[in-house]
Amino acid sequence: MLPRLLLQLVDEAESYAGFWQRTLQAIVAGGQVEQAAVLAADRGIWRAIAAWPRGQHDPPSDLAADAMVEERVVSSGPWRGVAVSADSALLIRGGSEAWLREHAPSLGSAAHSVARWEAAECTAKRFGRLVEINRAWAAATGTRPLLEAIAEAACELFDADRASIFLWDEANRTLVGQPAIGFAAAELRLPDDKGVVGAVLQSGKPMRTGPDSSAAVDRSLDQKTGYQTQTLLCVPMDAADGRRLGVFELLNKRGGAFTDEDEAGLTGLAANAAIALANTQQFEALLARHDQLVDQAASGARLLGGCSAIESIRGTIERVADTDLAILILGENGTGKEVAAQALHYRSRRRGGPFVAVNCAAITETLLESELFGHEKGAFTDARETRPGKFEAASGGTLLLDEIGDMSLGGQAKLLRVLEEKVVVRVGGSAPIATDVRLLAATNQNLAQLVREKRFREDLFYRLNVVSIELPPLRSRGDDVLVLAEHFLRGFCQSMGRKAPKLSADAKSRLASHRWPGNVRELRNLMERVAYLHQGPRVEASDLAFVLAPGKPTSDLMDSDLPLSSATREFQRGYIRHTIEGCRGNVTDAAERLGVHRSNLYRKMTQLGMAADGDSETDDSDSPTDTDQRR
Ligand SMILES: Nc1ncnc2c1ncn2[C@@H]1O[C@H](COP(=O)(O)OP(=O)(O)OP(=O)(O)O)[C@@H](O)[C@H]1O
Repeated sequence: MLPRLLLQLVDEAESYAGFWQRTLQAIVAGGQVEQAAVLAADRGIWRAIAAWPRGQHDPPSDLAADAMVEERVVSSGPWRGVAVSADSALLIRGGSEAWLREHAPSLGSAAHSVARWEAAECTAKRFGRLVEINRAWAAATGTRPLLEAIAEAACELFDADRASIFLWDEANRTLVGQPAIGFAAAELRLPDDKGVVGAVLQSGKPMRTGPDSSAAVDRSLDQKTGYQTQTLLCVPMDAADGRRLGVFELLNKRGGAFTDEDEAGLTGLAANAAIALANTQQFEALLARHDQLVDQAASGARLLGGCSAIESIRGTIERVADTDLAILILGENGTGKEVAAQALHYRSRRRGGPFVAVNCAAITETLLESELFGHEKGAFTDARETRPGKFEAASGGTLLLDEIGDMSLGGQAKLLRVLEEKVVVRVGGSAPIATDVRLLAATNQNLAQLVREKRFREDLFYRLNVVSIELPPLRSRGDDVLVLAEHFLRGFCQSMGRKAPKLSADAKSRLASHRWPGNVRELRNLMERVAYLHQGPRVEASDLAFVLAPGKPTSDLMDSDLPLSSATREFQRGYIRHTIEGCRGNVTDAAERLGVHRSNLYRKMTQLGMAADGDSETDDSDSPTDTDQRR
């Protein structure tokens, strides 16, 4: 055969078998040989990888075997054969021994370079595919789709009919078979020491069975699945820390048996799959934990109360929560504006994202911009690091701008620009950063009045006030005071692991008649103190130590409808309590400050129902001194 023709055949070869096929055709066309074939041995079985012309006499495989052993040209009848590689022999029919001796070396080395090129290309292809597969696996967010992707990739890479991953449920000594490609059943459960999968799991060593060595295959599995296993390759699947996660199994290689390269390749793939699986399982666990925390936070963001105003607000929240409408939440301090904002967030599709609240009144004008929009490193003297602002922190979630009425006009202008352009630029930066935030604003001020006084921008007011929710003060919520009081008392007692005391009728009417200048926050704080300081099973009116606003012990009395005598009595009680609290519970100091003798102060307190002796408003178990010290 001409060297030029051989070079051309090597150059044009698309595969090892293809090279031999075209070369054998050229040899027969040359006229010196009637028939030619190349036989290769795969674990003792000889198969023709190329033959020409096809369908004539069967090439004798024992001659091929002889050629491998003899390492010279051997003959049998019209056939001659010679080894052309470590596992294949060229057989010719009707040609001379001399011809074969002359041409076999150049044919063998040409075939060798095609085989090397094919192996290198196959490795490169596999590597490229592995990179793609790893990328896809890294993006998987669920175990089931990941296992399906792994099985699919394995079938494709190793030309297998089916692939299964058996995860080890060590506690139950079971292997749980996850999806097999081409196999519809959801899950297979097997004892962890049975069949090939059990043996590989226990030994940690790969196993292969060919068509003639499949005795080890657990046929009961085939009976279960209705599948006929011909060839099988199974490798252990270990996590990066050495933990055995299970085994990886391929079934029925198309066109032959699984090879050494397949075994090495699947072992590598199993290691990658184990990492992807561990990551996905960790991701799923974190996701479940995250969902649990969101549910927990959502259950804490409930606007309690049954009065009609609160019912109607709850209805509005349900209707507008899942829109991205801007909502202005109005109401006095402590009426639950932040609770309403959280309720809107946790009922929206953004509930899995962050809820960020910014108190605009607590930030100076110079810092407001950097707080909301972030800053780049070096933007100002204290900007030692680049820091994202609250808009970025709330991305995908909800941003509550609390006390918006306190924002400076300069701050309002910057906020308006961000709302219109939907991008923020960090202080000292120039790149616009897209925002995906639902904006809520809250204030205890009359914003419309501020607009009239030109202290709040009208355009911003309309942008923020697409829908408004106004929380009523607690004093106008009727029985909700008691509903909330009992709710808070129960909650605090529960967290302390004690049974909540009951509110006496007097205590209830005392709560109902209070003016609640601090609204729900004041009620919550009062119930917290009761839960921590009160010992008995019943809370009496005298146990309710209302904290009067500092410096304004009469503020709630002024709005009350009490007769003068009751108001005077209430004032004295409040003033004495206020003074004692100001002296950290020290009655001697309080008496001195009030300009009375200590014993006279005790007497006065007894008269006002603040002492122990026989007064219905006091807790029978307490002496005045005890009560004072606990408060
Ligand atoms: N309807 C309600 N149901 C349950 N808890 C409430 C309710 N209203 C208020 N609270 C509780 O009262 C406290 C004050 O509520 P919140 O902070 O929402 O009020 P606010 O109006 O935003 O106050 P501020 O104006 O001072 O910012 C919180 O502890 C909150 O949990």
